[in-house]
Amino acid sequence: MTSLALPSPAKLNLFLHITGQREDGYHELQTVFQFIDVADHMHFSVTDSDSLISLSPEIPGVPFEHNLIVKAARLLEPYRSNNTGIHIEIDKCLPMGGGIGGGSSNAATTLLALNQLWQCHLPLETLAALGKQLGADVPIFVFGHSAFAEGIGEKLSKVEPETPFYLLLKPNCEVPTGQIFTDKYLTRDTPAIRISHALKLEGHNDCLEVVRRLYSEVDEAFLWLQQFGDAKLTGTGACLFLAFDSIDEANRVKAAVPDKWQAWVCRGCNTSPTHNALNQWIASQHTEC
Ligand SMILES: C[C@@](CO)(OP(=O)(O)O)[C@H](O)COP(=O)(O)OP(=O)(O)OC[C@H]1O[C@@H](n2ccc(N)nc2=O)[C@H](O)[C@@H]1O
Ligand SMILES: Nc1ncnc2c1ncn2[C@@H]1O[C@H](COP(=O)(O)OP(=O)(O)O)[C@@H](O)[C@H]1O
Repeated sequence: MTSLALPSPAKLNLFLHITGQREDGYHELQTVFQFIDVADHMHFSVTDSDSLISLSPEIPGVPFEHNLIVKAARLLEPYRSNNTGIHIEIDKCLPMGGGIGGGSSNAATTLLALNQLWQCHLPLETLAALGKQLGADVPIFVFGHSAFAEGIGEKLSKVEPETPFYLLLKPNCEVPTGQIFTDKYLTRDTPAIRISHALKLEGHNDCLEVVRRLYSEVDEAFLWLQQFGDAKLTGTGACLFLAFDSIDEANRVKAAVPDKWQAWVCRGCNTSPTHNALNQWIASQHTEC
């Protein structure tokens, strides 16, 4: 039976400006998304079993039907052109509630994989529109390239930011996105910028001060990381990151990270590792034919 293994990477928000709020409560934002080479690993195998979708292992604290992987698979089910089921295995490495988009990435990876394995033949635009129903961050992972994002994060324009090494730091807490967006002290009126300025200006993250005030762990980790340079928050947190020109420098700071926090040294990627692996798999299928 056919199978496909794909990485499901994390993203960073290099800056995050909140420029307004829509009537439905969602916030209008401007951000630059870049992928990093820290990832969950997913394996998809086509089955002829009765149970259409199975997942192993289940993610602790995330019921099967609430799992974004299962929700993504259910969204594609009506487009199947064969009568096969799918067994999905996941090696979950990305922390949840970290602002690095692990759940959204898993959903997008599932859409991209099943589009092939179930021969749905949907274009990326349709997969992104389906994914948006699951979360504002899913379209960027379907798009697969670093992007300047507007709207609620779904209007994407390709950009090529530098690809430094990063030290990614996870304070010992999870930050629910909804809590930050409903905080009365959140700044929602940062003036909109043009895309031509997106990579030139030193952007900021409007969520940072709210998250620092609500989560003392994030505040402490931010102050610690700031000793070494321009520490930033990704998304609504909890993760923080700092860019370095050399991997040795990043590793030196990682060695000093207090044991209570998780840390990774990683590299910024302008093409998603999922898309690189998927394109290789598609090429190998053509060679076999
Ligand atoms: C703001 C970002 C930046 O990357 O934060 P992170 O989640 O990555 O930290 C994301 O766009 C988040 O995307 P995602 O995590 O998929 O959010 P969703 O599930 O769609 O929304 C969670 C909740 O956040 C609020 N929300 C989300 C996105 C947005 N542009 N405005 C909002 O007000 C809504 O209240 C929504 O109920
Ligand atoms: N496959 C999944 N992986 C991670 N989280 C998931 C998944 N499916 C559903 N969730 C839920 O989505 C929430 C947000 O997860 P995640 O996307 O990793 O964080 P963030 O949006 O902060 O980057 C989790 O707390 C969890 O309840």
